[in-house]
Amino acid sequence: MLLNDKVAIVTGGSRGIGRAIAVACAREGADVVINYWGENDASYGRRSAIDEVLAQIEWHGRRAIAVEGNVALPQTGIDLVRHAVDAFGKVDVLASNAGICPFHAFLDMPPSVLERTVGVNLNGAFYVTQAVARQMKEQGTGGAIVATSSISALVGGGMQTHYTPTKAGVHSLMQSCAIALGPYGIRCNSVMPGTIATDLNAQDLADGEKRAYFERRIPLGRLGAPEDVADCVVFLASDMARYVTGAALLVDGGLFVNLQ
Ligand SMILES: NC(=O)C1=CN([C@@H]2O[C@H](COP(=O)(O)OP(=O)(O)OC[C@H]3O[C@@H](n4cnc5c(N)ncnc54)[C@H](OP(=O)(O)O)[C@@H]3O)[C@@H](O)[C@H]2O)C=CC1
Ligand SMILES: C[C@H](O)[C@@H]1OC(=O)[C@H](O)[C@@H]1O
Repeated sequence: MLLNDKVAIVTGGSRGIGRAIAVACAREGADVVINYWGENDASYGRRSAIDEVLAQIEWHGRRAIAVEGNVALPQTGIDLVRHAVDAFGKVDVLASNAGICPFHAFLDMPPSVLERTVGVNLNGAFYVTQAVARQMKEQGTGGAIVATSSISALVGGGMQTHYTPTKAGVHSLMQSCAIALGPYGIRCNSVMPGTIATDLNAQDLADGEKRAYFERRIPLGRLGAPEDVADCVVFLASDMARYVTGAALLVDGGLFVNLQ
């Protein structure tokens, strides 16, 4: 197993890519702290969704706790670390994954949409990474941080002018943290998913033509599944990637390179 007896924190672990990361970490032997943000609690039975993730982790024979909190707030990272240490004694792995993408046109973008997106995606990644890195430094046994950036760090989107810069920022954050934290044996990398079918883009991809267009553009012929990304996060978090830091791994079925 690739993460035997490690302790992993996964932000945005209730759904989509984060949920798959949490379960894959458990499958590979880690105890897991999942973070989520209960903003829309009533609308789709979040608590039962979280109970399901916890049950899946426990099915793999590992321990799990769920911690609610908005990653955009500096205190959330600190709380996550405290809960992880109280429950499992340490933190070895961070998957900084929580993110939002409220599609919106550029010219009439309200400042509140920009600020919320930057707050969750970029500031949130910074605060959680900082809190976890402080704990890892204190432990003195190194660690691995893997952030969910995006193919959108490299290419644009007309309805994502507030979002794509946050994903470029997350990639850049991991590069700089690789330098800042390398001396403590803490590796920092990012994954860059392409188009992965989750709640984040369900509405966008409900347009059959758009979905078919993406499927045609992807050389491997299908949209990504959360598990496609999760297995790459596990790899980067594991000792298999012990000499990899400051790197970004595209997980996009070949979408990025498919110019014509
Ligand atoms: N889907 C895709 O095609 C791609 C996604 N990504 C990135 O992957 C990451 C995960 O996206 P995906 O799984 O698709 O999205 P989902 O919408 O399926 O899941 C988002 C997760 O983030 C959590 N979250 C949202 N806001 C906050 C917050 N303020 N604080 C803490 N947690 C929060 C949600 O919690 P809750 O359930 O409580 O709302 C949920 O667990 C994002 O960073 C996204 O940018 C990158 C490239 C492609
Ligand atoms: C939400 C989008 O479909 C998705 O988010 C990303 O980061 C990808 O680049 C896709 O645009």
